[in-house]
Amino acid sequence: MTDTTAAGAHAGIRKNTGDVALAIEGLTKSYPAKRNLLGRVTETVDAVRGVSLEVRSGETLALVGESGAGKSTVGRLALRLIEPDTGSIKVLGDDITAMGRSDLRKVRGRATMIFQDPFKSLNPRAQIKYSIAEPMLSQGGYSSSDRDKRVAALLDRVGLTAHHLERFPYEMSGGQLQRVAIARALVTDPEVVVCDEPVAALDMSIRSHVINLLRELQAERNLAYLFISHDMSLVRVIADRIAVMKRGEIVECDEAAALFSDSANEYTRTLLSAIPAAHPSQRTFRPAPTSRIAG
Ligand SMILES: Nc1ncnc2c1ncn2[C@@H]1O[C@H](COP(=O)(O)OP(=O)(O)OP(=O)(O)O)[C@@H](O)[C@H]1O
Repeated sequence: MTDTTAAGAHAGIRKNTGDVALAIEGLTKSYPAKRNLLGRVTETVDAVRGVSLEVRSGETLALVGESGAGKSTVGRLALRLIEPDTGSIKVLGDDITAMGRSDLRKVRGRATMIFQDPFKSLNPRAQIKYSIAEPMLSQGGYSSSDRDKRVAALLDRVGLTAHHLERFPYEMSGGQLQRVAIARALVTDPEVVVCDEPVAALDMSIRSHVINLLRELQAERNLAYLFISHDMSLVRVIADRIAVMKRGEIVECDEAAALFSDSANEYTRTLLSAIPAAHPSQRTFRPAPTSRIAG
């Protein structure tokens, strides 16, 4: 399927969406909310309630909703970073719901995650070259020269240079670090990437460059993105389809263009009405012409 959305047309990126890369069905997850003096759970919060979604190769499915709706929990469940109470998860056709640890580790090379805050997601004590290479070490099967080549190639692709290899996170800006996190997420050639608010922690001025980078990489590698965001103006630019979450459930899932033009769902319309007006608000997301600014 070729992308015909305004978002796809904007940067001249044409997409070929293909097979289902990520499929989750009937996922539920509750967390302990209160414990008694003996440490027993006396109250739980139903963070995710019967969520089913599919993301195809090459497409971006945005998962939106207000704070606390359960978006991040779904993202983590999708890669089994946390365990579901019920439901099933398939990555590239493989059912990973009950998969053992060593098989799951292999899956983690094919399905990865980019977190909101690179200052928290990257090891503060590791040089950048180790942070990027680490997923290859944990996967195994890469020679030392192969690892070096891949780190160098990805560093260049995300707009950084060999000068950054020996730096530590505290020596870099948030935008540069998120580029490092992207390089790290892609170094094992995954096909599925869960992006959890990947630009929300960055300065407004560099968000669009990082978003463009993500879009270019998706087109080059036919990546399936589950893109978690609460920013509807950003979602308008990046999403092919949108799933709307409210209190743990999906209340609507549709093509982005259809959802923006005439959603009948009251909650979706409330989210859309929160998009700042076009006029000169710094808060409205605008795509940048290129990703090649190492912000
Ligand atoms: N580790 C946890 N322990 C207990 N409750 C949690 C935990 N993680 C999330 N929750 C609760 O689960 C619900 C869903 O949280 P989640 O972070 O998935 O929502 P979200 O839509 O991603 O919100 P935000 O946009 O604010 O990150 C919330 O009520 C939250 O307080």
